[in-house]
Amino acid sequence: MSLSAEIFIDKAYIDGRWRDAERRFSVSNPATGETLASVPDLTADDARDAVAAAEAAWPAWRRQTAKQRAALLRAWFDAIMAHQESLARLMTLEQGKPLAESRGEVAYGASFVEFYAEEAKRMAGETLPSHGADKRILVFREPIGVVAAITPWNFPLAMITRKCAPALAAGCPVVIKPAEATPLTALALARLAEEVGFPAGVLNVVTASRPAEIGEVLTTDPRVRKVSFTGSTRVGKKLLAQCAGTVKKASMELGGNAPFIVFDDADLDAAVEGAVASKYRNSGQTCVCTNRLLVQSGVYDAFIEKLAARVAQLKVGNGLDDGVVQGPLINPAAVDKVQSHIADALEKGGRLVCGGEPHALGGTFFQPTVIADVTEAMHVAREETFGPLAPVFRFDSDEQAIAMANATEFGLAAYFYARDYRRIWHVMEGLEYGMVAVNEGILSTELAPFGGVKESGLGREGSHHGLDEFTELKYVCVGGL
Ligand SMILES: NC(=O)C1=CN([C@@H]2O[C@H](COP(=O)(O)OP(=O)(O)OC[C@H]3O[C@@H](n4cnc5c(N)ncnc54)[C@H](O)[C@@H]3O)[C@@H](O)[C@H]2O)C=CC1
Ligand SMILES: O=C(O)[C@H](O)CS(=O)(=O)O
Repeated sequence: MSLSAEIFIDKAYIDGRWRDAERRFSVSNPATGETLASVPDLTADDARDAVAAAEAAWPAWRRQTAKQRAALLRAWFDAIMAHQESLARLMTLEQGKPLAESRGEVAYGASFVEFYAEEAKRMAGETLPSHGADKRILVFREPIGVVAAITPWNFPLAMITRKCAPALAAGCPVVIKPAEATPLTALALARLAEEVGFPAGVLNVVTASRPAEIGEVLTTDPRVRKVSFTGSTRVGKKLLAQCAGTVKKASMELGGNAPFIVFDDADLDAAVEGAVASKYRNSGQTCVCTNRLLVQSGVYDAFIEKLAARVAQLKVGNGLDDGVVQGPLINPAAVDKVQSHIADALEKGGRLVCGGEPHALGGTFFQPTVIADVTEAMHVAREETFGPLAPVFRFDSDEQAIAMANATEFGLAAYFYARDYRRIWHVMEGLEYGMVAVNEGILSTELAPFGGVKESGLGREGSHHGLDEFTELKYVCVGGL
């Protein structure tokens, strides 16, 4: 079967069957506003059907050997990569990111499937020194059970595979609720999973325009034992509270407020490249995007000049067009947030260096923007912009930079550029973040534990740590020996 970006899958996927519904909702292309397709607008009852299907599929799925689960995951990886171009085009159509970024996301998302196909065979238990000659201690690692995955629109494929691959590898069935803005990529993934032979009920996709109704089921149904969420901290807190009633294990990948610190001994050209990569990836719509640039006084003007020259080269347009590196924002509300942050900063003394306005293309296209002389009195100091705005703060001492960087309730990703090794160790250890990049602007890989501290979330995704999120330990004490 070949997946074509022009042939959209327009049914949800529950218990190995494609499900339609009378009520449907439309999916549009953020670059043009055109309607791409419509998908079923499922209800709480449909969500309960998906949970029931997952629970029914679980015993057989967990009885499969690790090698059998690994083989299916590997086949899914191969299918995803075989359809990289179709999936990338589909993603650009429904989310807006440039085609090159979409291709990159397909490979990034597939890398989690490949990695956990391998990790499945390493889900080991252990024996421990016992507390008596007549006793033995056994520790088993077991699949936690039915997993609910609620995923965002900004990485329509990778955020699904980053959750489902370890869950499936561990022996757990999954119910996916993708973002209402980007369900088509999720359904294409389900089609490929069906194609390679995942058993009915092991992977389910519930499409809905009213997420709260579906979320209520997924966070309160006792048959669901794990909720894995990526999205806003606001929604994450709500879901976490809803999980409390049945004491569900929860992973939360939430919002960020990433500092990007440039010290006076940094390689400024490398720092500019890193800042552009970190700030403007997906038009600034990632949770690990730089949200604040902190630049030491001695290099402040030089850095601003270099950054502005580089930002001016960024081509804005439809992600399907050659050379475009900045697509549209996901919706008008995203544009409003960027504009409110710009207006507030300029009103409070910020200096517009470049951009600052909606793009001449109209719609939700926005000019990549740099504002200098930004201070902690401005909203951008505390709020995640989630758009192509680079606010540049100034600092003098290393201690001041660390304090400014940590002055937030978030703690997901932080970046800094420096060359003195004592400074690097001092700053790396002083930053209160789940992830720190030193002289790098992009840190995401399936090989490392991705996640935040404070109000940026709970748990880790990727690396062998990512498998732990979907397993429980069972301690067995064997006595009378
Ligand atoms: N940490 C991360 O990776 C991400 C963070 N964000 C943050 O979220 C903000 C808004 O982006 P959105 O995609 O709108 O995030 P969101 O948090 O509103 O939505 C994320 C997912 O949660 C679902 N959802 C929303 N309300 C829900 C509810 N009451 N019950 C169950 N599910 C619910 C949505 O349908 C979507 O699937 C961004 O401005 C950014 O701050 C967004 C995407 C990724
Ligand atoms: O949700 C996001 O923004 C992603 O987690 C960022 S990344 O992992 O693709 O870098």
